[in-house]
Amino acid sequence: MTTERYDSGRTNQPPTDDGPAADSDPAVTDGSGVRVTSDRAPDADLATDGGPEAADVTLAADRDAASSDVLLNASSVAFAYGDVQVLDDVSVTVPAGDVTALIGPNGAGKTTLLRALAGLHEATGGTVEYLGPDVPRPIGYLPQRPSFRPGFTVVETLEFYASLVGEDREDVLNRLDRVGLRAAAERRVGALSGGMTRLVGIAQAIIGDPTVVVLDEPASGLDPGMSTRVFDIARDLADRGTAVLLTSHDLAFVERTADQVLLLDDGVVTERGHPEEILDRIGVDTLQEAYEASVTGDLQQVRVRGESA
Ligand SMILES: Nc1ncnc2c1ncn2[C@@H]1O[C@H](COP(=O)(O)OP(=O)(O)OP(=O)(O)O)[C@@H](O)[C@H]1O
Repeated sequence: MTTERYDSGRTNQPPTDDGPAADSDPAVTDGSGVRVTSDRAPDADLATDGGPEAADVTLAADRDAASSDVLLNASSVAFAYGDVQVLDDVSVTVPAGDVTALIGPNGAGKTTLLRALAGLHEATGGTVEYLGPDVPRPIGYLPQRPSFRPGFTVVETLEFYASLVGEDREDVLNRLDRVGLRAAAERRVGALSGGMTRLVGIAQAIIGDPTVVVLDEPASGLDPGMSTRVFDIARDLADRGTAVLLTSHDLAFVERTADQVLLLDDGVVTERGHPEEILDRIGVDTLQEAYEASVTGDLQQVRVRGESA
């Protein structure tokens, strides 16, 4: 395999203070270095901070043709916040055409793993590879807590992101239709409800038709109808060939939507497979029961790794 390195952090300039990009969008403000073996800097296309710690990215060529429909490959990934180890030896493949769902208790490491897979922070061990095509936006990402600068309207906010990948207002309005938020197009993002803000975040994540869409708790805080819609969007994206990777605590939706489920427990993958495989293996009828049978420790106490700050 030949590799080439380039500094991805400056491939797109960050939004200015006057711009409508999310204040807390990790793709904008994350200051960590990112080192991903990749065709492109994941999501750097939309908004990296371009700052002094911007990512080094390894450009991989001559990839193994046999793994061509695996778009993300994480191998033995470890991650520590300082000396607190959060992920241990996690290997995941994220194929095109599948919904891959990460489930697990609060604090198990799901967001940490998603961010490593999306190239938003560098794993402290192992490797993460993007194996997909060289497209304007390889990875779209919905953070767990999306937020946008409050003074701009929904459509202005999304037009900013769209402009980075050659899309226009019409494309933005179509995305808003897709997530069921067209009626709020002219509303200022600071005046949106929590669920509406998440839907703007989902619209943002799918701008430019990324080959991989990473959604951190996309249905959190949504009403039942909108949760159904969001999981249907995930399914539809996958059916059109996108690799969708999401986390959710809504196990009924995960069970009926996902092609591959990984149960992350205390930083380690303890179950994986199609939901039906997992149910058969454990001998239960629902993913909820599988979860309850598999998760170690007290289900009603959050396990906290490391010292409390
Ligand atoms: N920036 C940080 N600095 C230090 N520790 C962190 C940081 N972010 C997360 N952690 C810790 O890492 C662990 C995993 O957190 P993470 O957010 O990945 O869990 P999660 O599985 O996504 O949880 P939830 O389901 O509650 O969203 C937790 O113990 C958390 O306190």
